[in-house]
Amino acid sequence: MYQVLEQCKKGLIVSCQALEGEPLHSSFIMGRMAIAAKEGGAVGIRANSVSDIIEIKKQVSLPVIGIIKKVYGDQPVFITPTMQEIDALAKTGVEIIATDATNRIRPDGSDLQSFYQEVRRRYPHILLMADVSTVDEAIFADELGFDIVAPTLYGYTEETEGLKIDDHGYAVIKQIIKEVKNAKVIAEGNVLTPEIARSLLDMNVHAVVVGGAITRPQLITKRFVDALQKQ
Ligand SMILES: CC(=O)N[C@H](C=O)[C@@H](O)[C@H](O)[C@H](O)COP(=O)(O)O
Repeated sequence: MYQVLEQCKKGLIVSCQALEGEPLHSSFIMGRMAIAAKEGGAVGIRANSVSDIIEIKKQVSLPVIGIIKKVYGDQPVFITPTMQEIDALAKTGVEIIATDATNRIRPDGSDLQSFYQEVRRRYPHILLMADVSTVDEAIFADELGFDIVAPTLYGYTEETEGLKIDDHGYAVIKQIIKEVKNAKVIAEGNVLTPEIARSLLDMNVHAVVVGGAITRPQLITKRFVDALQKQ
């Protein structure tokens, strides 16, 4: 399985996601997005939901980081929150499963450590990616034994709301790279330009994940419109 990590080294992973309510919400379209990503040179795909993953795997032979976004009531943890989503992802044959690895309690009441241990026990052959929001969470995920750590949730928790990966001279990702000892650090979240992606790679991240800037045309359009309307 470590071959997959080698395959992704220094490359671009494209996140092909469109949730219910988004204009491109469709497994067919996500499959096409994955083909486009591959044509452009992507080394991997990140995808949400069993049906999107199955379609993407039919269309391209790239390694897939699978997630299932599921909101349980008023619980804040929504990226692959429980064992139910892990089991469903494992059946799709994804090479990597990503899960929320913040310090928040999960919807089933478990904490990250017990959840991680159970996932590892059930699926020792699948690489595990920790989606974190702080440096401390990155360190903890690394100590637990996650294969990959990424600041995916930086900017998306109460503590970090609105922050972006390139804020303060990339301070958070730089610190994560410095502190994480064993896991591969992947940059993810608000990588909006090729220049930001390049800067991150130069900081020695293992790979870069880009989503919205490639696969969410409504956001790309809005950035252009906002620029045109700026006084
Ligand atoms: C916070 C959250 O829900 N992040 C999700 C995680 O899978 C996706 O919606 C993002 O598109 C992905 O992380 C890539 O980031 P960006 O689209 O900013 O390049």
